[in-house]
Amino acid sequence: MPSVTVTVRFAPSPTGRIHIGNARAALFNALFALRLGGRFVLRFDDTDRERSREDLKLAIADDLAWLGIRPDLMLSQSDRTDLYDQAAERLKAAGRLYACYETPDELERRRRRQLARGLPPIYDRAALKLTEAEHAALAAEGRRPHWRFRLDGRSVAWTDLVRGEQIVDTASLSDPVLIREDGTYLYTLPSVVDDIALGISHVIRGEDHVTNTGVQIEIFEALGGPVPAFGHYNLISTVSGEALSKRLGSLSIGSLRAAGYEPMAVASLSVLIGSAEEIHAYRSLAELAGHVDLARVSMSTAKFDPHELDTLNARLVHGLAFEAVAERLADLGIPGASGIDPGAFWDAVRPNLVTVPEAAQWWRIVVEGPQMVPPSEGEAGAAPTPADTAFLAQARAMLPPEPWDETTWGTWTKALQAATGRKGRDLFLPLRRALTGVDHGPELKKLLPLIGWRRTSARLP
Ligand SMILES: Nc1ncnc2c1ncn2[C@@H]1O[C@H](COP(=O)(O)OP(=O)(O)OP(=O)(O)O)[C@@H](O)[C@H]1O
Repeated sequence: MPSVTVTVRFAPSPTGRIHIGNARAALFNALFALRLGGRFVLRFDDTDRERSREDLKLAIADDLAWLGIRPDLMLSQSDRTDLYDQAAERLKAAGRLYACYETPDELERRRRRQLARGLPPIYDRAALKLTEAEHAALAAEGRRPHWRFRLDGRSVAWTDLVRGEQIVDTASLSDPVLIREDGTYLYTLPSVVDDIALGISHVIRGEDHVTNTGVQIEIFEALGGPVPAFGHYNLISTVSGEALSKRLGSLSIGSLRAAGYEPMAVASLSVLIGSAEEIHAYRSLAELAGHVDLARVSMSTAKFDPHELDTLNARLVHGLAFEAVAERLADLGIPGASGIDPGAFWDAVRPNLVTVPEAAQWWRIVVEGPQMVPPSEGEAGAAPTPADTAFLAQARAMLPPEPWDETTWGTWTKALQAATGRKGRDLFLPLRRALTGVDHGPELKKLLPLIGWRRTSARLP
């Protein structure tokens, strides 16, 4: 038996930056191709000329690259109109595409009449009954037709990769408009024509397309193309259940990038939520691909919780070696001309970070001292009590001489404990507040050698 070459596609409209839901679509396809050695096509669905933008195509490709997705082929539907014209002519010749002249107002009036009579509000195919002479008269009036696909009106069935057996009864649907009055194509026909031309073997997309698939299968068959396999996964909503929209910019990949999240935390969460898989931040798409199974995707909406992203991101960041972040730290000005070992700094602060850019806050604390804006909520800020001030002055007097290392903090605080009788919180908290300005943070035994004698001494009264 000849083996089917796996070819999948992600087909966004370039009308906004992609969001976490679009990333789910792109990733399900890319991971499917990765697992089966297939090809991934990025196809811009830009038949709506008014709203599509060239710069957004570049931004989408860039966001995908950030997620680790590099398409094998990239194309735009606006460059392929000839193919759609040819397909439309074939459908017209076969009597499957017919001209209609109703205005939106007329259609709305008919729809209301049908509803009032308790009938389903589907297009009544009045245009199919127009005679040649009536067509000619309408054309003579200067009316331009839109074109509808004549559905078979049958049960279209497929075995969905996610949802199992699916049936769409096309008798319950209006014949879809494929071509607008101005001659431009709606999404439906170009999508099928391209899927055939590009040899798309599997169409993996959101469940918002299930009904559409019933219609498109009829078009695949009318054009004599092979019908691909389909998988419709559940959509992502915000945690409060709101739908996402590219045009509104909600949860965009661009904003998550700018906030400093790791691509693999974003990628892992966007495909693992709303499925039976355990949620875990994998370190590469190849690794993630082994843990994504369309058959285990759930049927209910997947809620995207930013706290969950923080948890996954923090886990990844805590495991990042200095070499993996050196360039990003350099972009944050670390180590600059400070003379501080950036590797030792990274080692000290990474267990306390949710994102890599948060390292900059600790850097400022190490180099410049307590900041006006503390790095996390609910911090001290209050001036030390007179007793604490006296204790801190004594601490300054007892600072061990340099060189300092990770044992210095222990030596210093033990000596202070013996001299003052302070222990635990009373001993450590005034020191931490004086040196960093906050109550929590990286281990002081690691921070102290980075801060160094001169800066430490200057922060004590
Ligand atoms: N919330 C979502 N969750 C998962 N997948 C989604 C979500 N929204 C869209 N998709 C998928 O993203 C792919 C690209 O779709 P499309 O470009 O139409 O995105 P969109 O966000 O719905 O667009 P727009 O907001 O511009 O109307 C489709 O496969 C679609 O099913």
